[in-house]
Amino acid sequence: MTTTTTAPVAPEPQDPFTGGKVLDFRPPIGPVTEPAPAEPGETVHEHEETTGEPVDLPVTEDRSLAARMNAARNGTRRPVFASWLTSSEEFVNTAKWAADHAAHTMAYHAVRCPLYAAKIAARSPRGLVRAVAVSANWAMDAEGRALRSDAVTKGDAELYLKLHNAKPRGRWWLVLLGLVILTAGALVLFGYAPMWAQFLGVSVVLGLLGWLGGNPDRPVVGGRAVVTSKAQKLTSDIVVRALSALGIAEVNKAVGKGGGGITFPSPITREGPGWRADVDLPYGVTVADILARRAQLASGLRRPLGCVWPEPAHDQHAGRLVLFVSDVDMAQAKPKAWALAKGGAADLFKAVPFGTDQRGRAVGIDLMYSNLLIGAMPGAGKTFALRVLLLAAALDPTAELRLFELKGSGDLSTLEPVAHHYASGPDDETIEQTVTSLREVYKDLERRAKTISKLPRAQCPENKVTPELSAKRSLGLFPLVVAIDECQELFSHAEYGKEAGELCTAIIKRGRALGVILLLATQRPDKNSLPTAVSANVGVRFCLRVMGQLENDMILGTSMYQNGVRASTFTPKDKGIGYLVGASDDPQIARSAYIDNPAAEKIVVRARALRERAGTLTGHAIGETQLAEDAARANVLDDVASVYQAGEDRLWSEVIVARLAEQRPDAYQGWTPNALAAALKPHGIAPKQIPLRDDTGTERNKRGYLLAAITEVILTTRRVSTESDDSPV
Ligand SMILES: Nc1ncnc2c1ncn2[C@@H]1O[C@H](COP(=O)(O)OP(=O)(O)OP(=O)(O)O)[C@@H](O)[C@H]1O
Repeated sequence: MTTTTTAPVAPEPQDPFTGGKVLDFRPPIGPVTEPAPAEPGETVHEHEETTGEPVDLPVTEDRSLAARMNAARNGTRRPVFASWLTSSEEFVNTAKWAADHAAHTMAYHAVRCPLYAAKIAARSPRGLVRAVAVSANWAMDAEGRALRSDAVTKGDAELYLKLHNAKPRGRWWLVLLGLVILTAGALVLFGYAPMWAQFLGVSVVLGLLGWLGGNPDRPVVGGRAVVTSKAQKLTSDIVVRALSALGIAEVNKAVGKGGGGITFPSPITREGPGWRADVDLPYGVTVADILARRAQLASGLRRPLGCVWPEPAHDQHAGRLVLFVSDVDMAQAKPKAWALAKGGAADLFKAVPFGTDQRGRAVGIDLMYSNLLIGAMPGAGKTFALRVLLLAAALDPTAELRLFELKGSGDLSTLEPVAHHYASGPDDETIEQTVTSLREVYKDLERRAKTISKLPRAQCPENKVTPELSAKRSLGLFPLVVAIDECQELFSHAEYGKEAGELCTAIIKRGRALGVILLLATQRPDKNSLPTAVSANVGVRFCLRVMGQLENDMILGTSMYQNGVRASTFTPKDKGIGYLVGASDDPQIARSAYIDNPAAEKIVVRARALRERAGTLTGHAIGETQLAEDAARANVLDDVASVYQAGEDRLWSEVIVARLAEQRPDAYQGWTPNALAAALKPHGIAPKQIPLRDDTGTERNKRGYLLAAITEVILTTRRVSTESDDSPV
């Protein structure tokens, strides 16, 4: 029989700096396997005889200088100064907090001063009685009385005499002197001293007597100005307990009898507003397994779900878990102020501030060369998150904003003063305006691509917009931000949905390098409301609370749910909190900055001022409400009529748009039959099924227009305008 021996548990080490215990760090934590009792008659061998070479050579620690230097070279250097001392932002925040804390504490106690004074005054009679009693006992040497009576009881005359002679004398005289001085002082105070001195004197005496009459169990200052809730310290035992409760067979094996235990590659430390534990999971267990059981882990740790944030370690093996347990639930933690809330401008070529992560660290998003999809259940915080990014874009005066909010609640209306295009509403007209703007953007992609292709290689080495090119307004390569809130209304629209999907897909695919940024927010991420081509090509995704796997993966990408990135674990109170994917190498937890309407209005005032100074206020912001394409639409009837050749009285839509694009590519490049239908609709012309022969001579039925229908409207319009010109003013 073989016995397993375990290393004795080392005494807890002491931290030389804090003098306290070094945080729990005793790898590996596993079972202590007791030697199995020997059966009667059985021999216990300390070491089994083995033959051949051992597979694992004994590990002896190399303590040579070279080895230690090598280990130090590969180690991680801890910062010399605390981060709040090296970061001016953190220093200012900490200083502000300290000043605010002191001011609050003073104000709290200042308001309660009369109550404290009344309590002290009420205790002063008891204090007076105690003062008299203490003085009398002292004068009579009360402590010696017990010894003297003891000597009398024992009949020890010698001891009694000794004690009697040692009795202090003249104490009554001192008490009397004190009384005389006090009386004289009182007479002087009330006879000659000014009012304030009398008040001060009485306060001091009452204060002293109140203090003497106090009860240590009932202090005068009853409550604290700031109530702190101290979270339980995270220890390796707690982590192991929680991991063992997850029902993962490999973990149970590791922590069970004979298992290898769970190891902690570095000590559990305080990090920001919580505890951080780095854990090496047992072989075969991945961080994704833990992420998928976040709720159970929180239960095992006995912490609220919003405090427990497991995540993979960067650049490490798949079993290295970084567990962050915050003191306060992320949803209840006081939100940090947005970096651009009070001042400053943004540059869309750099990451713009978005919010904070679970450790309170700033989270930024690079919008340039990317696109963003935000998705969640209604009321989870999509619009707020979108608005934060739009406010940042507004603070970059070079960026043009086209904003469409298809719910009609006016959630983005605060941004109207800086928007080039703006429309809000749940109606067909708003959808049409959105599509019209998207068509313009689509056409602009062509122009941008041509501009870039004509530039010398030295100016544009990567064939994409650079900050320098964007700054040259004449090139028209400035950042163009298109935001569509509640985009499910657009993509599921019976008439424009398909075209909108195609336009957005093209903008996402080609616009990235050309300085066009598309931001979409949706509360219905299914394949009818969000084209798969759009969801598959978006670069950055922010998913707040969703119901299940389908919605989660539609927004965050395929297999995210399976990998443990589950926005369905958020609760209704987790407003503004979501998984952010694509903004950094790994999925992040982020809470968008909280900017309400009044705060947003102030920021927009600043943004507008920046744009006025830069001369970049255009479109809706300066009262030009009609889209450029609306103007082009006035001529569309003439243009369509002109593509019918001699002898043709009907044409399919696809032929009309192809000929229009050929005749006037500047106005009609990229038009689809749907776009044509949308342009003709305001004139009361709808497409019809037109039977015609195709190139092969086969007769087919397709959507198109009769020339007579077009010319009739042209003639009617002309007649009406001539009549109105002739009418007397
Ligand atoms: N970062 C945040 N921090 C705290 N509260 C937030 C945050 N973001 C949003 N909220 C709260 O959540 C509420 C809903 O936000 P929002 O209107 O953005 O939701 P939504 O998902 O767009 O809803 P809907 O789909 O109905 O438009 C807001 O009124 C706000 O109080």
